[in-house]
Amino acid sequence: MASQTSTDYDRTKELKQFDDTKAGVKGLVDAGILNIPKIFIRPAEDLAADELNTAKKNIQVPIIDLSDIGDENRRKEIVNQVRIASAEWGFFQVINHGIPTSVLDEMIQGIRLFNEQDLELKKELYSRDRAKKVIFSSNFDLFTSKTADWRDTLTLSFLDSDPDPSDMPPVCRRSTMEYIKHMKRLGETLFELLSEALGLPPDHLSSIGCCKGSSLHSHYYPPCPQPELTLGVRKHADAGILTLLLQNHISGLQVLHEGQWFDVRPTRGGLVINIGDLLQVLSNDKFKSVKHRAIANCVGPRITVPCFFSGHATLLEKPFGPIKELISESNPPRYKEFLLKDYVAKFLSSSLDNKPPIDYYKL
Ligand SMILES: O=C(O)CCC(=O)C(=O)O
Ligand SMILES: [Fe+2]
Repeated sequence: MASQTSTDYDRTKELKQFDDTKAGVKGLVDAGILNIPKIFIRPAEDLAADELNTAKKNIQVPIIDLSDIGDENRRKEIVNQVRIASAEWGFFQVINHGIPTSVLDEMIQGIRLFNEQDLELKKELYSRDRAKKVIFSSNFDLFTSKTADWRDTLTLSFLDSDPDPSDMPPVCRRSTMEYIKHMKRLGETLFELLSEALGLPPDHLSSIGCCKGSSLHSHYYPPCPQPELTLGVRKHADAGILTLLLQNHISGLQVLHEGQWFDVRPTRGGLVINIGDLLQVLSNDKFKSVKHRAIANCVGPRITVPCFFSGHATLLEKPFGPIKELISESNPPRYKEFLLKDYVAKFLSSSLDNKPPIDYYKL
């Protein structure tokens, strides 16, 4: 099945050749390419649209200081900031969240070492088999997307069971184990704050399984010789419940806010938090899941580590929809109920370019 976008170019063949190298985007850079392969080049109309929509540099997504969260008045203030940021931006950064900066730095360093180790060791993990707990790959939707993204990813999908350290690549084993411990703890705190921000008891979101189903995706964005022609990751909204993202010192993440792209510049020791599509559904659109992307850079590597919370496995078989306590005559449901397993199947069979799965359930 050839899917040619022009007569002189067999895209499927080029994608396969790239995938067969098992060396990812970094492999291209290491080979010294000066022109990026066509599979990464965005359509001319997308490039032209971007010219008209450059990110404003003077406004930032809200930065929320979590210090003294145990103090009653401070907590009210923090919950209010979380409510406003989740409703208006769908994104915020947290600082003083209790995770030592050394843990964040070591996580980034571990991912750098993983990507920069001997290629033969990385190749052993290169796979598109989603049933595996640990996989290294470039572009999870490589064969279904219109344009490939300029990044490679190490995915760990076993965070709910206590991960077996021996499953993890040795170069980032210790740092990742430590980081996961902290993600679970911070996830619980954030779900408490988000529950309170929705006017619910603090344990509401955790009690329905939101704090589970986590996975860690460590992205490595190599320096790109023609960054203006491609993206680190295309425009998308996160399909899960909540994302906690660590980024190194190199900017790239942009958020679409009021029709404009805004940079989410890294804050030393900070983490970026964003509402996913499923939390938008649970909140009946009170919280927004917002489109974002990462631009490519000529400097690098840019390294980021999103931890996605996607819900407990038991949720898969149960009806999923807006939280009943938030629904009233004046606030009717904006989504019909659906089975999370159908939603997940839709997500896995599509690409970031397609209609997002929540759009099928909008009323
Ligand atoms: O790396 C980034 O800055 C964004 C990553 C992202 O949006 C994602 O993996 O969903
Ligand atoms: Fe994302």
